[in-house]
Amino acid sequence: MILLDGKATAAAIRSELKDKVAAQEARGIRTPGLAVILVGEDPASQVYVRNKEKACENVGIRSLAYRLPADSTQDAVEGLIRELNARDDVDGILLQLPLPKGLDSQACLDLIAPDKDVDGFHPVNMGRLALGLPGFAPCTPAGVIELLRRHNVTTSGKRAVVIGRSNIVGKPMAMMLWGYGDFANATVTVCHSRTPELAKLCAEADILVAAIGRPHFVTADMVKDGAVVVDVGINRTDDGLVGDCDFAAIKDKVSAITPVPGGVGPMTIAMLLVNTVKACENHLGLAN
Ligand SMILES: NC(=O)C1=CN([C@@H]2O[C@H](COP(=O)(O)OP(=O)(O)OC[C@H]3O[C@@H](n4cnc5c(N)ncnc54)[C@H](OP(=O)(O)O)[C@@H]3O)[C@@H](O)[C@H]2O)C=CC1
Ligand SMILES: Nc1nc(=O)c2c([nH]1)NC[C@@H]1CN(c3ccc(C(=O)N[C@@H](CCC(=O)O)C(=O)O)cc3)C=[N+]21
Ligand SMILES: [Mg+2]
Repeated sequence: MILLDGKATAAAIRSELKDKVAAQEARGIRTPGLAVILVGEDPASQVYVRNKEKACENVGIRSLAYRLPADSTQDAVEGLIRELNARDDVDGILLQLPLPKGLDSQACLDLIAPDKDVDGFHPVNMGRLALGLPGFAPCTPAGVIELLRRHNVTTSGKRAVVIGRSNIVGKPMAMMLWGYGDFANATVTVCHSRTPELAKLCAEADILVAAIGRPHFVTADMVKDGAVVVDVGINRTDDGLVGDCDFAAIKDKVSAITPVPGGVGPMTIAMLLVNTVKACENHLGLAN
């Protein structure tokens, strides 16, 4: 069994980016800048935003954090996004989700300039992904693809099953697995809460991606012998942080599996940094 080590892979990506940013800086090219907007005091979101700031610092990306009160108005959040859109020193804008109740996330995401949308959530970037055009791809599914690629897991011609159809994980994950280009080319089934015989479909998967948000959802009977299992889930339980898969029960059946923590999570942040460096190169007219 191969452990798909997202922590180590993310560290390798950060190290590559650090060298790239340092080399650009040595040539007098300005460093990339990422603005992160956090509205409210959700504890999990605060941890993520702090981790993103640390990761930026580690790579040499300037990070600007904007912490707004939970009772911020829609106009206040939109005003900040407009301001950041107009700034030349801001290459990427990340609006930490979910927003507090009463705020319209989609309206805010729609306002982020697509060339600064390093999360890949803007309709233009989602549309470009769907059409197989270059753009920013959402960080979590992009991180999954990169993790598979760097472990030489082949997807071409394989049966992939994605559990979950959210706009930030399941839906773009499916698009990337069926793919265009030199990777992907899997045959993809997407399951959700109204899928009949979900367990049976999963048991036919060569590659199984779990993005549900329920601990121990994926049990041994749902996993084919020798399958590759990617666990996107992040669930805080009394036993600590766990994924969506019953890791202990399936680890001996699989050919490869991601741990939680230390799997997809760190890759998500690494891809955010990749996208931010790419946004900066685009803004400066450098080839990438
Ligand atoms: N590691 C990382 O970097 C990241 C991890 N996450 C984690 O991934 C998980 C999924 O996140 P996200 O996609 O945002 O979650 P959502 O809650 O937006 O989506 C969950 C999906 O799972 C489906 N689902 C829920 N219950 C069932 C069920 N009983 N049977 C079948 N399908 C079900 C839902 O179906 P339906 O559409 O029918 O409601 C929905 O499509 C969470 O644990 C989240 O914390 C998220 C982002 C990044
Ligand atoms: N605009 C926006 N973009 C996002 O990408 C986004 C978001 N909003 N809202 C929340 C989700 C969730 N998400 C995670 C990122 C990293 C880890 C991560 O690094 N997890 C560590 C553990 C960290 C811990 O201990 O909490 C790991 O799995 O090893 C987890 C989850 C990004 N999201
Ligand atoms: Mg993401």
